[in-house]
Amino acid sequence: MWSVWKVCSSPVSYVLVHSPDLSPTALPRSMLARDKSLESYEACRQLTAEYSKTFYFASLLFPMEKRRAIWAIYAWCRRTDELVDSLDFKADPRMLDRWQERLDKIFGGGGEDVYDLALADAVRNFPLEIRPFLDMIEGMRMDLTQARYENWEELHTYCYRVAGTVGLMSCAVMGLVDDCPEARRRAVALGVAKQMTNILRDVGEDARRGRIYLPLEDLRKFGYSEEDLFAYVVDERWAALMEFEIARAEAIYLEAEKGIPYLIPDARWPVWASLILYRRILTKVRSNGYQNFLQRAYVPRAEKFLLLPVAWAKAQT
Ligand SMILES: CC(C)=CCC/C(C)=C/CC/C(C)=C/CC/C(C)=C/[C@@H]1[C@@H](COP(=O)(O)OP(=O)(O)O)[C@]1(C)CC/C=C(\C)CC/C=C(\C)CCC=C(C)C
Ligand SMILES: Nc1ncnc2c1ncn2[C@@H]1O[C@H](COP(=O)(O)OP(=O)(O)OP(=O)(O)O)[C@@H](O)[C@H]1O
Ligand SMILES: [Mn+2]
Repeated sequence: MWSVWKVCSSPVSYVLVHSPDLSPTALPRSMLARDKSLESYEACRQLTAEYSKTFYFASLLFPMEKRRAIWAIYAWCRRTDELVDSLDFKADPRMLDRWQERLDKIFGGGGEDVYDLALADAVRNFPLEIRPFLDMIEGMRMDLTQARYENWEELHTYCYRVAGTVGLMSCAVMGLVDDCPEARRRAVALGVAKQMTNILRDVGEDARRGRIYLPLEDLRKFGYSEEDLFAYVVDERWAALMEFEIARAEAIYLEAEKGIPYLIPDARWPVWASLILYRRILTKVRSNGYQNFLQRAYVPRAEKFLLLPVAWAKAQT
């Protein structure tokens, strides 16, 4: 019966075949005790599941070895992000120097806790390069010194560092049929498009932390001031500004889509799924009437499930 489902590789059969992984503990305790690295991956799985519904959901569509490596990368990225979020503005940047030294240790095969060890194992199993990890730390450093971005070029640098880098890390795990500059550029584009989506979703949250991640020159273009933003003014100027940024993000998603055929086939469905689900947040910002200061745009769970077959169909073409 199971093999029949396996032969028929549709989204429904996939979810059924892999359904044990949707249980609260994906790996049996006996296995965890036997293999230290499995225990480490299990910790990363739990962290991913706790922090991101979208990425956890998409990660379940990968074969097991890639899935685990993605959890390890997610855990490292999430902890890097949390480290900076927990620091005050202009906090001691030496925290990040220390985090960077720890990264060197991971790439040397060691680590200080289970999450580090999982990533060290992933580094052994996949051709991960240290550069994107270092660039992400640089992106987090920007958050300690900068709370405004003058233009798109500046913001793009930030988006590459904190999110485009994830695209490069992911490619090393997922595998490219042709590892060419275009494929890498498009992988970076997907990270940048998601970061722009994240910025548009979280404008209010960022404002409460005194931050504006929208290019100031764009605010000026629409006659919308920083004071308007901190007063949560939603009017036709704000709507026009939001539409402008949404269009920019959507154009980058289109560039990224063209990179998916460069991925090894078993990675295409999860990447399409994560692209479609995350891009959908933009539609929600719009349908919320651009009320993104106090209202969080999100894709309900049922809708996420309904979009899975759409992603699967895209991945077959
Ligand atoms: C497909 C898949 C499952 C990908 C990998 C998941 C992964 C390792 C994600 C790490 C994300 C992370 C914690 C990054 C730290 C910085 C940060 C927070 C970036 C933002 C992510 C969104 O997180 P969230 O909405 O939870 O944010 P909050 O903290 O809750 O506000 C980002 C928007 C960046 C995400 C970027 C990616 C997942 C890169 C996508 C690119 C690819 C998978 C490459 C595909 C390849 C080709 C050739 C197209
Ligand atoms: N364990 C946690 N501790 C602190 N914050 C969390 C935790 N889990 C989730 N969050 C945060 O709670 C908020 C609610 O998240 P939301 O409902 O949008 O889902 P999500 O898991 O963040 O999905 P997505 O992957 O699409 O970002 C987010 O800001 C998320 O980062
Ligand atoms: Mn989140």
